[in-house]
Amino acid sequence: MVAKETFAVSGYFQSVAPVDSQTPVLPARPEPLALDPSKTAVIVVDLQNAYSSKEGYLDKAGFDVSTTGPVIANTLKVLSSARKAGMPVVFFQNGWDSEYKEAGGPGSPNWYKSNALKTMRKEPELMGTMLAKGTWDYDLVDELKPQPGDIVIPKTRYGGFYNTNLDSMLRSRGIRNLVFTGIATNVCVESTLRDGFFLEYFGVVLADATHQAGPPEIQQASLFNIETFFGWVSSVNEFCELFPS
Ligand SMILES: NC(=O)N/C=C\C(=O)O
Repeated sequence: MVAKETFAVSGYFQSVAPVDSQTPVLPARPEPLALDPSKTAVIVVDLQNAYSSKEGYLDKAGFDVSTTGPVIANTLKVLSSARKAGMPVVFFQNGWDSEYKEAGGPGSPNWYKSNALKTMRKEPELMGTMLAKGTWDYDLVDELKPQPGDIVIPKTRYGGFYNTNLDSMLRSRGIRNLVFTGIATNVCVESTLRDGFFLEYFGVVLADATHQAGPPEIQQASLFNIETFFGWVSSVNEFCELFPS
């Protein structure tokens, strides 16, 4: 099906153009999005214990993680579809070295804004446990085991393009479309999708495979922002129906 309002990648350069009848079209808001699987990667954002597990950083910092379970289950469905369709899978892992040198000191805004660093300064006995490489908090959740060929990218700030090799990993594979799952919609997902927008990537969030940091209305606000200004919003079912596993 070729929708009149469908946006797609045409040729080498990213451009807005009608697609040929072979290109799969993902139902999405604010309009359907053509997703050529050979030009599409799935980005799994920070599905670490820190962000989705009880006793992880977000939980300890006072954010509600009681409804993050479906994000993991839905991401597994997406990964199964993506792998069958031959799409690269990228896992982000957010955090720093065990001495937090990579987090930045008082010369970095991150030192003031990171709720992990703030929580640990308030409760010094937690120092070394939150988002530090080598800890349970930093680990990806058990259910998500990267497979051979998957790309795992450590990052030290919210946006996945900043100070990482993400852009070259994607460009060298001809990737133009990014499908997002993970936590948190309004922080690392949105930051990465926005930076991708500036780099001419077409970003789509699968809403029910993401979760916000903050109250539920924050999820809606972030999705509104994405579909209105920076990209597209779809669902796990729509993606998995388009790319059956
Ligand atoms: N993964 C994220 O969206 N992280 C949000 C907050 C933080 O890392 O402090």
